[in-house]
Amino acid sequence: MARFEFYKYQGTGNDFVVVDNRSLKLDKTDKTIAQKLCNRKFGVGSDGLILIENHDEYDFEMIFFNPDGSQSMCGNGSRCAVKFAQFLGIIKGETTFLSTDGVHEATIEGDIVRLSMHDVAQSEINTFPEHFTINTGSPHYVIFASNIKNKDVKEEGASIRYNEEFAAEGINVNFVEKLSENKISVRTYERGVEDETLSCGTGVTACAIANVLHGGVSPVQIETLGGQLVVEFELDEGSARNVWLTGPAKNVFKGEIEL
Ligand SMILES: N[C@@H](CCC[C@H](N)C(=O)O)C(=O)O
Repeated sequence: MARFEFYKYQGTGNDFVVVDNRSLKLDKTDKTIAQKLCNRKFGVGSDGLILIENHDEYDFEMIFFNPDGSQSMCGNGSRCAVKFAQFLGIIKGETTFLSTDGVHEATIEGDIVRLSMHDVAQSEINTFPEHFTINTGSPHYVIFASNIKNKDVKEEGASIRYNEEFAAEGINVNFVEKLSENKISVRTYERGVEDETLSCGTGVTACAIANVLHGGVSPVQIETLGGQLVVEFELDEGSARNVWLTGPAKNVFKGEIEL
């Protein structure tokens, strides 16, 4: 057993255990570490684990795990990783770093982190009569609904995530309510957490794209249970380009745990 230091960060209530792993003390091939640390009863408790490591070409590498040990791109986690890298003195006000789906850029102003997301090609945006599926680094199911505050997101989200079509790979499920042409409210069920989270960065990015395809305009302001995010992009022949996700990322506490 070894003791090590961790930090807790949150980005609009999507919370993460973040570890400076530049010494490679934690073994990133061991999925049970994320399972233990993210557990809200037996560990620290979070929606994911983030390791920060050195990289030869970029400012740093961010390695993200869901609480079940699976890996995918995390928008809010990437914003928190940027804020943590600034705290560690690795970067100042801007950065180019490596995340799960490739290279990203970000700028920081106070607690606000503006993160570049990858272009979303037309082939990654599928429109169905009742819903969209959009891959923004992680796969998202987007469905417009009314009165989402009264929705049982865990139950309805799980029934979509575990249906025959998605059960094997999983999908994140986003319920979207249109408030105006550039304002939406979103609640998300996340795969890998297998529950509703207070916010999902790749999820709101997918919802903002769906909103513009639904007659809305960019930039899109998004209300989540954990706070406000903004997504801006241009639609170019069916693809979303120059995509940016902006919102707060904050340190919550620092601790030590034995593993
Ligand atoms: N909370 C994240 C998404 C994390 C990954 C997701 N659970 C998946 O496995 O697809 C975000 O902010 O994007």
